[in-house]
Amino acid sequence: MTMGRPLIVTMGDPAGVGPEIIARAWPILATPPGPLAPVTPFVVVGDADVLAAQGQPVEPVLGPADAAAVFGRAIPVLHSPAPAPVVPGRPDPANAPAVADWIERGVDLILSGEGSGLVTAPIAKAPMYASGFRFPGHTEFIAELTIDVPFRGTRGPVMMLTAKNLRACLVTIHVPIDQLPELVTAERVSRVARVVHESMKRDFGIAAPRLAMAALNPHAGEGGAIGLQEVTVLRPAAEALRAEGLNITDPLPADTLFHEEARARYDAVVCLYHDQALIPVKTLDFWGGVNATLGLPIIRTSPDHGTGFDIAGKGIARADSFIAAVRLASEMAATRRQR
Ligand SMILES: NC(=O)C1=CN([C@@H]2O[C@H](COP(=O)(O)OP(=O)(O)OC[C@H]3O[C@@H](n4cnc5c(N)ncnc54)[C@H](O)[C@@H]3O)[C@@H](O)[C@H]2O)C=CC1
Ligand SMILES: NCC(=O)COP(=O)(O)O
Repeated sequence: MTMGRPLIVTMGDPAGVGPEIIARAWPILATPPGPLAPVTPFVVVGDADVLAAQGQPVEPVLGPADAAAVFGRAIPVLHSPAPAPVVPGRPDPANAPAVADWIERGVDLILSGEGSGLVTAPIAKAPMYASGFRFPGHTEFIAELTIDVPFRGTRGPVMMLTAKNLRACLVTIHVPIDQLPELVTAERVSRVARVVHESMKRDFGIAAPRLAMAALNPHAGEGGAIGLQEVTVLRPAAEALRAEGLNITDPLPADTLFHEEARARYDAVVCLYHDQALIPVKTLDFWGGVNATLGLPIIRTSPDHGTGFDIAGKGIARADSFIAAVRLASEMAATRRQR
């Protein structure tokens, strides 16, 4: 097993599937079957009692440095109790401040050099908002927590969803669809493309990244007949990016951008809105997709699914996406370290 700094896993909403998928993933990651390479050990930041209720051995530790020695026999936990009783499937806003604290502590442990990357189990947005959490999600919260940390390159955050050989990166994230025409600006598209280009090199080891750009309108606007953004915003942005040295396409019709042969032509695709990226990713691999945040001083990944309150506590939540998130964080951290 690889020793060194562990990954930090945050428990997410304790009433969701987070504790369950962490517990289900642990034996698979601690003792990988067949030819799979062992991953970096992880330590969980969250409520040790909630985790212990999932039926796997759990061992409180004092710090991430103790994780590697424990990981082979139990799930190492930096115990921080949820203040309100945890009932699977019933999120309680009273626990939301602790959920936010776990994320903050996770980020701190990486910034202090004790952890190598962050893997976040899902949080539910509504109970977080109800308790005063002012960020749309992890992505923006973690960006804020790392804003003063020096970072060489174009700063994100950029949300990337990945499954199989598709890496889909978002220009806008959780915004109403009727705001897209104002939000899809050349400045935003260009910044995201630069972050993705640099991250493909830094975090994925791709020396000469090939990027595709998705169009906003059907048929990429059909020369302006069904929408002008391709003519006025996207193509000029693509031309300027190419002049900077990026290998990026003009805006391409999104309906023919995600099939197998199309995907082979690029390393990452710049998508303009949430569902444009997430529908292909989740269709390609609903169980194994991963959400990663690009352009930050730390590595952060997450399963691509949410809190699954409808199934939490029933023992049926699948851990595939969480396992893929741990593996990806481990690989990204190793690639970034080598550069
Ligand atoms: N990274 C994060 O923290 C994310 C958080 N969310 C949040 O999760 C909450 C619920 O969102 P939904 O749209 O209902 O999406 P969801 O992903 O929680 O659930 C969608 C469907 O997938 C199933 N599902 C989810 N995880 C599963 C697993 N591990 N194994 C088997 N089945 C699974 C659920 O039972 C449900 O039928 C929302 O508050 C949303 O904001 C959603 C996506 C990511
Ligand atoms: N739909 C993806 C999602 O909600 C993830 O958000 P975040 O918590 O990773 O920012």
